[in-house]
Amino acid sequence: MELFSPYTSDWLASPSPSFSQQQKYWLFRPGALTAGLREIGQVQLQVVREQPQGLHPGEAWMLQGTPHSPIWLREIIMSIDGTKSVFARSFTPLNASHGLWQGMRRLRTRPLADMLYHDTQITRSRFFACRLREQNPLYRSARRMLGNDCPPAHRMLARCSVFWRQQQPLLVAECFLPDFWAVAAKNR
Ligand SMILES: C=C(O[C@@H]1C=C(C(=O)O)C=C[C@H]1O)C(=O)O
Repeated sequence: MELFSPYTSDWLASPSPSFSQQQKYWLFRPGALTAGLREIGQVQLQVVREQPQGLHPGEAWMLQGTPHSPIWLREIIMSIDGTKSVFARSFTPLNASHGLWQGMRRLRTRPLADMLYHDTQITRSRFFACRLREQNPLYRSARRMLGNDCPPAHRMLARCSVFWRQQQPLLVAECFLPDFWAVAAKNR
C-alpha cells in the first residue's frame, strides 16, 4: 500500500477488497479505456472544461510537481448508448501543453487515447484506484459538471495513471459513474 499525502491517501496501487471482480477489471484494465468502452456500446465524448489552472496540492504528487504551479486541464464526460458512464480529468504542466504535450489542446472531441498509445516514447505508470471522497478534486469536478445529478462520492470509483514523455508527465484520472456498471454488465 502506498500513501502519498493526507489529501491523496485514498489512492491505492492495488485493488481494495471491497471492489467486485468487474470493478477490479475496469479499474486496472490496461490499454485505451475508450477502446474498451466502444466494445460495450456507442461512445460519445463531450468536452466539459479546457483551461489553465493551478496544480491542486492534493494532485501534486501525480505530476511530481509543485502545488499551485500552472497546469493545462481538460475534463470530459463519456456516454455509452446515451448513459453518462465515465468522467475524466487530465492535466499536464502548462509549459508542456505548449511543447511535448501540445496535442492535448487540439483534440476537441477526439479522445486523448488517440495520442497516447502509438508512440513508443510514451510510457505509462502503474494504476492507482480509489472510492472517491467529497474532498477529492475529481469529485469536485464531477459535482460541478453534473450538479444535482451527481451521485454521492462513495458510489464513484476512480483510477489514475501518468503518461510520461521525455520526463514530461500527463495525468489521466477516470471516474466510473454508478450507472456504468449496469451498462457494462449488460453488454459484455
Ligand atoms: C486516455 C484515454 O482517453 C480517454 C479520453 C480522455 C479525453 O479525451 O480527455 C481522457 C481519458 C480517457 O478515458 C483512453 O481511452 O485510455
